[in-house]
Amino acid sequence: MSPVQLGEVLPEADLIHDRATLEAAITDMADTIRADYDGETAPLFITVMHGGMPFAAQLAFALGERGLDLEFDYLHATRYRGNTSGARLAWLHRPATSMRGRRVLLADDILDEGHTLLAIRQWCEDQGAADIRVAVLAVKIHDRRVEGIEADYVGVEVPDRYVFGYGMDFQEQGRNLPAIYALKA
Ligand SMILES: O=P(O)(O)OC[C@H]1O[C@H](OP(=O)(O)OP(=O)(O)O)[C@H](O)[C@@H]1O
Ligand code: HPA
Repeated sequence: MSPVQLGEVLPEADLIHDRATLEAAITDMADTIRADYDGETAPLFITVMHGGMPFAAQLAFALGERGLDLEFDYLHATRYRGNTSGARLAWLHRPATSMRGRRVLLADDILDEGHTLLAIRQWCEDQGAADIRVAVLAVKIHDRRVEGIEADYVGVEVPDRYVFGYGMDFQEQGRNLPAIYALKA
């Protein structure tokens, strides 16, 4: 079966946050993060691929502008949503940089049910990170979040609908749309 094309769903989708709103949220977040981080060693800034890439890039520039240097690395963990209970995460890439004793700042696009960031956070802990903080562009509002994960820094809230754009995909399409949309309810 051929995949549904972005062009078919975008005209019917609702704009949730436009580009100006998201950019403002990211600069506000950078102000907060800058105030929280001092010390001489640059935090290890981990982009969670693929969805976190646009947000992470913008946040990194905003932090650089504010005088906070970052050491970059990335990871790719992607979640399979099956029929069985629980969530399975496939690790496609783990960071090469040692986390032992480091301050780690994770940057991802969305905190939804939280399985992904919970597993990533636990892995960073297992690697010996001294401090782990989570920055997400968006948090989805519902009561299905798993226990043990929350974001330290949140850009915007999104409704309990499937959202895409600004890194988030609709069937691997639309990640480079500079706004967040929700699929027609
Ligand atoms: O809070 P959760 O319910 O676990 O969902 C959030 C995660 O799901 C998405 O990643 P995905 O597995 O789709 O990988 P991708 O970023 O490569 O699209 C998104 O980028 C988050 O990492
Ligand atoms: O609403 C969503 N959109 C895109 N990717 C996601 N990963 C978890 N939830 C979502």
